[in-house]
Amino acid sequence: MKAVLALADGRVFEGKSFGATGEATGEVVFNTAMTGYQEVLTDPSYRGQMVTMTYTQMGNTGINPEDIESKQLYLSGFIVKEYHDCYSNWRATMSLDAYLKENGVVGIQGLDTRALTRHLRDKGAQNGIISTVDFDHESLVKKARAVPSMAGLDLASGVTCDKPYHWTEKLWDLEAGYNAAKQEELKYKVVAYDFGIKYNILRCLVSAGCDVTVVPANFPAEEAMAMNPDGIFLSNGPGDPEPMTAVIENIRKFVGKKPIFGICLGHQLLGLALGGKTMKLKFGNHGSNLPVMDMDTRKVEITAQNHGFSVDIVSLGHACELAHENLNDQTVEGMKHKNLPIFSVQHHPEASPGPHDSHYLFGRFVELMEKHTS
Ligand SMILES: NC(=O)CC[C@H](N)C(=O)O
Repeated sequence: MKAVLALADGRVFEGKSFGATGEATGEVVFNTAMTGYQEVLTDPSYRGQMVTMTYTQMGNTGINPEDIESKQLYLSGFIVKEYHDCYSNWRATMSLDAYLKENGVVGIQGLDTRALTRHLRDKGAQNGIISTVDFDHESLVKKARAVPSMAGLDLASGVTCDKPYHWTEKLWDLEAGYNAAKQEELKYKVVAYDFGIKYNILRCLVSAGCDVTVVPANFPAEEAMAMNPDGIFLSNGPGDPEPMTAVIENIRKFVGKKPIFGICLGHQLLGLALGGKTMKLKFGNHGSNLPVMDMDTRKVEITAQNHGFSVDIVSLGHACELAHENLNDQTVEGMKHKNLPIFSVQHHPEASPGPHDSHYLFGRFVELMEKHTS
């Protein structure tokens, strides 16, 4: 069956339908990861976006019950060059096509994703529509133009958990799979704010020795402090951090009181809570192969990233210094407070999908808590 992708600036791509049929809209971004489509599909940070993969073949390893990063799919559309229905993997239980259908995610395949990526790179990420019911280019472009811009949208409130819960699962072990940590392994009490948290962040925290309680985005700082945590963690999540004013105000209450570690949206919210500014990038960084320098050690790590917004470090000059830098576009990849036990990164040390070069950051958080626990 035919499917069409139309962008708000008038560019149209024709392809074939896979996954769910119908119409889907969102901001179209490209992801440069070669593997890990299942983690991409279930990353809550993609809410409101349609993702095109620059790697050419998708579906080859099917879908398994273990590589999910949240309880559902959040992105609104999936755009691939070549979909392969014949999957092969020892853990696979279903095809990518069936998975998208089951979860109502509209897909399109068989289009020139290289041309699409170059277009987004040159003109910037923008809204689009995939349709399997309307093939009229003009009408589709009009619909794409009517989609609200990502800038100014608070999307995290729609993906956070309803109530606090305890997380005990550790990182995947090749022989044993996923296992719960024993209570005696968990030395540091961490309250983790869920703005759309990925499971592997929670596993990394637990494997680093953290006793993790996940709380909703609007969980009052006073109640979190009453739990007497050793540290506060701020998660990744979708949308623009700027409109999340109540959350930013709440985060400010931990500053100077507890060690804080933030990832991605959590890093951006922390930047705003410390008095800085954030901005929208032209097309952002989405992939598993992005070089970053740790400014302390001058070591370069290859990182997983997924963001369209960025912290403006100049706006934070008085409080924070640049701790990590993206070597492709020189964006702020991490910051640390000059006097307080507070640091954050724009990239994803939990990977999933991606290399594990940055796992050491969870150890840094634990070291900070060790130093500052009274
Ligand atoms: N992965 C994330 O946390 C993304 C943060 C934010 N939504 C952005 O696009 O920049």
